[in-house]
Amino acid sequence: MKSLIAGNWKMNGIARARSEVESLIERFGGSMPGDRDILICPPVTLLAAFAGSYSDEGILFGGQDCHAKTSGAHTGDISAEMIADTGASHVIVGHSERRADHAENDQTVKEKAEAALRAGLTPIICVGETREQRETGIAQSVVGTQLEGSLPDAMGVFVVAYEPVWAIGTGLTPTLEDISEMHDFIRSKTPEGTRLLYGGSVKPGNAKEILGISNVNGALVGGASLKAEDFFPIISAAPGEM
Ligand SMILES: O=C(CO)COP(=O)(O)O
Repeated sequence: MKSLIAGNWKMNGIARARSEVESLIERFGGSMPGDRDILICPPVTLLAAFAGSYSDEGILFGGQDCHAKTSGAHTGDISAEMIADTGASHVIVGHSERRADHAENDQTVKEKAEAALRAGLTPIICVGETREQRETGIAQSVVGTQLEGSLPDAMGVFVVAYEPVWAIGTGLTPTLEDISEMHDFIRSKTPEGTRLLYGGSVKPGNAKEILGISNVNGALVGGASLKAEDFFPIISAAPGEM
């Protein structure tokens, strides 16, 4: 299995962020290493331009969210088909920021994941517990419920990202043992061959040890994916073919 290192730019990046993508490609000597998958999920305003410009260099592009329906009266929303139409290959669904800001629940996330698969995209389905849930010892049962409710019915290949809500943008990370335990648990609940990403305060300084955990097949990186100087060492820390 190839590792997948994905950058979620969230609501960051305007046209000049293009130079960060170019700088990343330059750091890899003009094209990305073929033994791992590198994905950038920029804001949708940049998605078509990026997917059209840099696919030859071996970077994959994806959306950060999609609507569950194909088309219709949904002002401001973007369908999975529209994302696929840009040349993107992936779409993140169920990020905790969307679960919180837009009251998305497991059912919504499942519908979005299924819409992504129908459009030919690989959904990256996010799950993760809050700090309180971890402290009260229910992290695994929370994630188990999210998986049960959010994973698509057998329709195709998807990716799961374990992102503890309390680790996102805080500089805090679970212990390596906790990550390992959760990933083993998620592995037991997902089809064979599903890639499992860890996300939450992945940085150049901790990437190697996190990416070295068995059943961690890559990372979903927020803040540290915005600058090529940070994203490059994270990608470099990923093992090649596993
Ligand atoms: O939410 C994340 C990626 O989707 C993680 O964000 P940070 O890497 O900034 O903690």
